[in-house]
Amino acid sequence: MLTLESLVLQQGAFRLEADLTVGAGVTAVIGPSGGGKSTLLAAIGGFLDPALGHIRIDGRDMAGLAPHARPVAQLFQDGNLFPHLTVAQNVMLGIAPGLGRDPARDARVEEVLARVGLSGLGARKPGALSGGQQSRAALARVLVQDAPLVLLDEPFAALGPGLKAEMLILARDVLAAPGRTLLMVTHDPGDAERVADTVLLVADGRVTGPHDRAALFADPPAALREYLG
Ligand SMILES: Nc1ncnc2c1ncn2[C@@H]1O[C@H](COP(=O)(O)OP(=O)(O)OP(=O)(O)O)[C@@H](O)[C@H]1O
Repeated sequence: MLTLESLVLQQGAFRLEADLTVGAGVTAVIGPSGGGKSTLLAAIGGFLDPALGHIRIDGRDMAGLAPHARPVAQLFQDGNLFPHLTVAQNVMLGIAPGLGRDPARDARVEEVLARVGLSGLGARKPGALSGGQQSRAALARVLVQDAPLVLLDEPFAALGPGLKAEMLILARDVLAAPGRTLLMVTHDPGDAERVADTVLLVADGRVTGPHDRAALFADPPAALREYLG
């Protein structure tokens, strides 16, 4: 569960306010370009300190916690796999950066690779995988972290439309876990319609929601109508 409590974020002259709680499931974050989606994710991830208010994850205040100390896993557009490491080593970084191998960790890596459809490919380097397989490996690295909050920032935008849709559904299916919140920034309302339960709308200096996805698209408020054209 993510709570944004009387939150005010400031970047230069830009100001964004939020006061809401997002529960378990997939919540899409949509809104016009420059509306503040990246600013919001940066603050939740610990890369931008709030000007006012609090960010809580499962009730715990994140104030003063560096990004690596937060119970947050993140998946960005290009997946950020290390090309000189094998797929298994890339996934291992999600569990224990800097720690060596042990049988329990190896088994856990193999288990998440199987869940994303990469059984037996752990010894390959990312360069020897297709684009879709690289996305699966990046997804495995997020999955293995077992974080209560997952931030997905346009994670599969570089893939073609069919593969993107397939990967979004895979991400939803493998990451969904009791109590886990997935926040997914997208520029494509179709992504939100495909996988999200609820929607946060980031526009006009304010984050609103969570809105029920179906109800929101059936009767969009002015800010969303403008964005959807
Ligand atoms: N470091 C900064 N200093 C000043 N203003 C900034 C900074 N970073 C972002 N902004 C401004 O904050 C506003 C929100 O930007 P942000 O990148 O969060 O929007 P966005 O919704 O993610 O946009 P997009 O969909 O285009 O990626 C914009 O007006 C942007 O110019």
